[in-house]
Amino acid sequence: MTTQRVTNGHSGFHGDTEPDSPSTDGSDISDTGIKGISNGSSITGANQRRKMNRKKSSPMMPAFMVSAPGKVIVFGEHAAVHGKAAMAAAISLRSYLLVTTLSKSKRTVTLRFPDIDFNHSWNIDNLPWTTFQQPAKKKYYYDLVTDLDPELVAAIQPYVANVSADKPSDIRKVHQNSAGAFLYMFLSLGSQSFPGCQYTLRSTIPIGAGLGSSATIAVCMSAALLLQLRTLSGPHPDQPAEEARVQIERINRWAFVYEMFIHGNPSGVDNTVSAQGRAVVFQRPDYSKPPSVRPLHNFPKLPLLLVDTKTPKSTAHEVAKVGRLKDAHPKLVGTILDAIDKVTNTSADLINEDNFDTENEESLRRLGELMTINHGLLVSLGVSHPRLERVRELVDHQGIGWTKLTGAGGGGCSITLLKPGVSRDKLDKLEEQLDQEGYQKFETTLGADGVGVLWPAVLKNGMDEDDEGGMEIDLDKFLSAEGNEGVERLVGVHGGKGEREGWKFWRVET
Ligand SMILES: Nc1ncnc2c1ncn2[C@@H]1O[C@H](COP(=O)(O)OP(=O)(O)O)[C@@H](O)[C@H]1O
Ligand SMILES: C[C@@](O)(CCOP(=O)(O)O)CC(=O)O
Repeated sequence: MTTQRVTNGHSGFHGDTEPDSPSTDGSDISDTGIKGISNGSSITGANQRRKMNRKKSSPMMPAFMVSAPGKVIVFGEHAAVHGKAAMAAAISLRSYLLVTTLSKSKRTVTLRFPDIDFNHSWNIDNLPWTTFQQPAKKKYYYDLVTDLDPELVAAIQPYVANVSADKPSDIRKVHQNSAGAFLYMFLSLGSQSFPGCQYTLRSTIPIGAGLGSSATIAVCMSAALLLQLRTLSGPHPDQPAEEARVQIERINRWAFVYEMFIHGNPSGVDNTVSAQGRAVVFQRPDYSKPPSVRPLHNFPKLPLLLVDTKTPKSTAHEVAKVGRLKDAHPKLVGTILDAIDKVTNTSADLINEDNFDTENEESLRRLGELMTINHGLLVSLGVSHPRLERVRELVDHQGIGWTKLTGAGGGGCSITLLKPGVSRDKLDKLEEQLDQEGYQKFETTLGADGVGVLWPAVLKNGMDEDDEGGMEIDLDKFLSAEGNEGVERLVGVHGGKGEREGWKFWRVET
């Protein structure tokens, strides 16, 4: 494909236009305020020439936010890494990223992740732009990148090596991974004329619990950078579904790059469902091509109990473990992965049946049995954990429902599909027992919105300040919001009281 480069003239940093694609110039973004401002005043003669020769002014972007949901994998984790189908649904827990553009004289880019006590700045002009801009290396916002380039990874090492040097090695590693993932994406998409800015992230998703926390950051970062480069159109309420899908796919492509840095070998299911929202059947049989993503319209409101073992795990570690088992027993493990694929597809068919009904015992029983089978297959891959097995034991013993691990396993979370008509008394007992044993229960709904944008970072909350244009979310307010509740009250997509005015989403359903 030929590429044509354009400078947008607004802020001095460029977008790269893909000529044969629809709506790539950002012109549709006007109703989010992202489009550049023209002053419309009339000027004549020499005055006009002088004005024309002068570099266009660079209005500073307002602070804006992006947000992306966590997910549960209902069926097919691990198998997804090996090209099999997985079913996943977005949850109401989310990450929120505040993007603040600095004044022109400030040439730094800062990552501020208070949840993991990480804060680091780089001088934009010192970064290895020339390596990333070489014609053979240069990537564009619409490119599909399926491997990290070792030369580019090596080029950012010096900028990662000094990150959190004073921190213990396990924490330093997490910080350096975040730094590396960000720099790789920033240098691939941006250019040296990028404005100084700060990316501040807060999340309501437990970290490393199998709910896709890293993917939400990947999606937020990708959406933020692509918006700053004016390469996305929308989101706006009247946007055609197909156009929205294209924007989501672009965000998702770069989110995958970020995930590759954090995980090593991700399937892409987490970032895909986080970007798109709702529920999907995902499959990536060929890594050199985009995955197949089948939205599950009308995903049922399943009565699910989500339990966090509070045992941290590493996705990279669990994925590598399954990879080694497959290398050692290719046929056997291949058969297990095929069986998981069958379970996922059977479940998708079941859910799509006209008479599937979440109030109906038979419907839930069939789905629940598929969950039990999937869990058993994951156990045989070696990715369960005694704390996960304990949840299963307690639920099975009380006859409350069907349980499987969700996400990478090795700790993290389980999901239990509750049997219809289970008494409140039984449920209370189970919850009390889990509580005593140090588990945490999560209330969340499945099928949440995907990536969302609040542009500018101003909310209307039905309070007095709405009369003066709403409440601006500044950095101090964002940083000092207390806990998950504070963050959700301040910026929450739903704010506990239905949809907030201001947040917009790319929606793929018609
Ligand atoms: N709130 C957060 N702030 C910053 N980084 C985060 C946050 N949540 C997750 N991460 C990143 O994601 C990694 C955890 O990802 P992973 O092991 O895949 O767990 P999960 O199952 O939650 O996705 C962390 O090590 C960190 O790099
Ligand atoms: C195990 C896996 O299938 C899902 C990982 O989920 P999580 O990182 O535990 O949220 C890995 C992947 O698909 O990339």
